[in-house]
Amino acid sequence: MLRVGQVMTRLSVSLYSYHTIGDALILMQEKQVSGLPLLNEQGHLLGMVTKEMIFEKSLASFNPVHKAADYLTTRFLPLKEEALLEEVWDLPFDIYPVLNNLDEITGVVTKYSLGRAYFQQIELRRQELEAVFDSAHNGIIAINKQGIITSLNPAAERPARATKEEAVGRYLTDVIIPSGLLDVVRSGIPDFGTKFQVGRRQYISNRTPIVRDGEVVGAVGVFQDVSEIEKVLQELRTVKQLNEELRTTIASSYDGIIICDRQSEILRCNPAVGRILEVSWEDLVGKAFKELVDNGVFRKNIIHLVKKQGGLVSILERSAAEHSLVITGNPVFDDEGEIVKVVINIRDMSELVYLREALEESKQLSEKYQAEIAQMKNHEETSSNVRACSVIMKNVLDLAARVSKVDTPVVLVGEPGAGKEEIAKMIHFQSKRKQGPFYKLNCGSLPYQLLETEMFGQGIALGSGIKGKIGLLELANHGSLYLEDIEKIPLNLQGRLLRVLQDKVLQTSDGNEAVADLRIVAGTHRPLIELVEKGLFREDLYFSLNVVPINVPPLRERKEDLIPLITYYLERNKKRHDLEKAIAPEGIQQLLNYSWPGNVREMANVLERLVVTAQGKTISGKEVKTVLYEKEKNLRAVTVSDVVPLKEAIDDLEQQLVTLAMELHGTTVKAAEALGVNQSTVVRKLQKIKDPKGSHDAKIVQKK
Ligand SMILES: Nc1ncnc2c1ncn2[C@@H]1O[C@H](COP(=O)(O)OP(=O)(O)OP(=O)(O)O)[C@@H](O)[C@H]1O
Repeated sequence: MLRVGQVMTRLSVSLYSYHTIGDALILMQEKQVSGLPLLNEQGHLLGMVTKEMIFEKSLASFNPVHKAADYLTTRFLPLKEEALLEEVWDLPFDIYPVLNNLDEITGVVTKYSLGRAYFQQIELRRQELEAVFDSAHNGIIAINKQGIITSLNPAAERPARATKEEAVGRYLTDVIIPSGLLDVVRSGIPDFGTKFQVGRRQYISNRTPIVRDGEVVGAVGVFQDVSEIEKVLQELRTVKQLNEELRTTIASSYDGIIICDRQSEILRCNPAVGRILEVSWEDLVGKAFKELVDNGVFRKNIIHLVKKQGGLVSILERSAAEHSLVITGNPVFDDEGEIVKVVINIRDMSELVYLREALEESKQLSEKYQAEIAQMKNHEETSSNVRACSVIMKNVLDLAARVSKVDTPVVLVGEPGAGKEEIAKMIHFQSKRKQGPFYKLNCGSLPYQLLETEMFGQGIALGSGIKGKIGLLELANHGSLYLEDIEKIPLNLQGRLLRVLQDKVLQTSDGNEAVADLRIVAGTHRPLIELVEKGLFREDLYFSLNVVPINVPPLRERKEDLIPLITYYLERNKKRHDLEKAIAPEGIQQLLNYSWPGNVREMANVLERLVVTAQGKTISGKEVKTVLYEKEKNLRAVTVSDVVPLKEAIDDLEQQLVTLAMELHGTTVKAAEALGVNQSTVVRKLQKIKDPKGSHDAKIVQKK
């Protein structure tokens, strides 16, 4: 800001009463001023003697010896050196004496000098402002009262999509879409922080009215391109969210995670660390990782290993808490390739190993069940092959034949392998249902839920259009279902089965209901009444099923059947293996003398082995004896070294035999064959080996 002192002509002379007008003119000429102050003897300013005044008065008469005081004008205004030009430049006099702070005359200044200096000052400021205006990063646009653009800086050209030359002089909305500046002109109310968008760029604007003499004469808008800021903000939000996600992930990780800085100080760790290492994980933050090693929590310092190897390191550890751990140290590098952090992952393998074993076990079990179920499904039979000529068996078959003509449930009671299933098939194929399917389900071979699904299916909500799993009751509809080992059906399912028998209604897999039109034939090793008495079998189901009980006698009680059965199985196996074989009379005798504890199943097995293994065309008595008593011989080979309770010894031996058979033959089907027992028996025994307390029932379907 210019002051008068910077513009004035500094003087060392003033006029006094003794100066003539001639002196005055000479002094003015010398000092190049158009007026001089006149002081009294005390040095007080009396007024100004100016060329103009001299000229005015000289028009009448002029004499250079006249006193300058005669030309004195006392209409003057002294200015202070400190006065600002903008305050004095348009005062009414042509020349002003100038005083310093001590009120001493220090010079004179003309109105012209003041005006010119002031103008130059204004011009300079204008140029400065224009430079600022043009170089401002923010866009600036000004309009007048009529909405015509009066100024626009280069930064505003981009959103205006017009150059300054194109935009200035045009109506605002012809150039730029947002019309907020017009509102400010109309209302006179400033508007701050409003966001607007031009194309893909985001702007934030401050709009202010230009007020002159209390009247709004225009408005100026300053707007900033915040697209980059918005982008950064968005990135910041994303980073914050990622950070939050990461924090949650680390916190909820089942593996322990420890993050250390380059000095091996623990920066962060998660609750799993506490669980696995059995330490207070919150207290670890801020501590040196080394402390964990020093305190015996870890045996090795993985951070040392990571730093030594300069890369990822995995080690196996056994923690102080006796957990088997896999510890992985993962370095984090900075731009210079220096390790700045180490992320340590701690996986508790003890649990994993346990879980993997459990999973493997249940996978195997599930596969086994699936295979058994598949076998069972394939067991839709087409005929029956009952061979019998004994009176006792003929009576049984007679009874079965009669029963087949009526549609009642039948219960077949008999030892394993005696032929119950064969008779069940016979009943089916002699009944009016023979065109329908015959299915069998072993009630003792599956866990509860699987058994329920296999038996009753898995219905789907009506109208869903999706088909559920078809149960055997539905599959066997219009045919027969043989429920083997019915005594093992769980009580809950007994209730469901009873409802089907009584109501004759089936829930079908498509969510509908169908009339249950099938015959249930049940097989059991023990008379059901015994179970009813013990409360293990529902009495009502017993009465519903046990309409016609048929006892299938063991083979040892019907010796007359031996010959036809031996003949049948000899012929069948000859054909099957394409071998010409006969049995020597001594061999036949051996077979007749044998007690057949495994009944017809055992016989079928023995005959097949004889046909396949006999040396010559005639199966000798010795060969028969070997096959029949091989097991017995093996048993005798068992060394008894101590006297133990018989039950214990039997259990132990049984366990060894089943395990050996499984090892040798691999599947329960083949093991059962080798042991000469029903497959479900093998499964039961295996289950007992695995779970000696007997929390499970036998769970495998019998394979014939
Ligand atoms: N009278 C028979 N004539 C021919 N083969 C028979 C006869 N009885 C049983 N079998 C055969 O003996 C084997 C065992 O028979 P089946 O499965 O019917 O016995 P089961 O009493 O049902 O045994 P489990 O109670 O152990 O299931 C089958 O291969 C069957 O074909």
